[in-house]
Amino acid sequence: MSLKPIICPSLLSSDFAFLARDSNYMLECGADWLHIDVMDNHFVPNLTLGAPIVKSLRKHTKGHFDCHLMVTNPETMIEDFKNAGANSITFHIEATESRGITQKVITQIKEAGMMVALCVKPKTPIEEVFPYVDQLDFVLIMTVEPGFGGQSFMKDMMTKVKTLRSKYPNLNIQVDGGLDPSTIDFASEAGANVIVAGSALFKPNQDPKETIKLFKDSINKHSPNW
Ligand SMILES: O=C(CO)[C@@H](O)[C@H](O)COP(=O)(O)O
Repeated sequence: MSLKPIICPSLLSSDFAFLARDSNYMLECGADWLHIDVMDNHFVPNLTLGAPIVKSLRKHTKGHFDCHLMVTNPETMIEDFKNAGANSITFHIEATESRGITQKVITQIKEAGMMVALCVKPKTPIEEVFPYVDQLDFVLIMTVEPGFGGQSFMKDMMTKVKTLRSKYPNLNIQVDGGLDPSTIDFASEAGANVIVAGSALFKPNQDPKETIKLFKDSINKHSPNW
């Protein structure tokens, strides 16, 4: 099975006063999903947005809402995000494994009818997700410490991507943080096909259409070798 590229602009880098405009523009430029970074100022040192804003945005765009919950208690938010129009929910294994509720949260998201993914921070071994992968729609490997856009790509995370890709040839693998035209080849060569990018797509004086095409071309070039 060949995996298709899925490009997800991170709305964290958009102008929050014009979320709907920026979201629809990215979809017009060829983006596949809209990546929504939910931060609670506890799990990560930043505060962004929650389900009420996602619900408002849903009235103005038909895009796939890929919601990345960087929060301490994801289990308390699933229902609200479902009702807000989320299509996929990604949560952090670091937030649930120590409390023994990773499986419960996966089941909760699936029963709510959304796609589900687990995310690992840079210091978390990828092996921690192995027991759950068969139930997941994708796995997100952070390529920066979660919390802020505009950080440098951590190339050493590609070992995790390669490990996951060799064990799961048909899995959608998402990477997030520092992806741009100078780093995309490292990610796609290692086996990532789902790309989150903020700064690279929202940077002024750049054509996001061209960058999205460049990302897709890179994945299509490397995926036959995975
Ligand atoms: O989740 C995060 C940061 O925690 C990311 O989604 C960033 O928003 C990506 O931004 P760039 O690194 O592409 O600027």
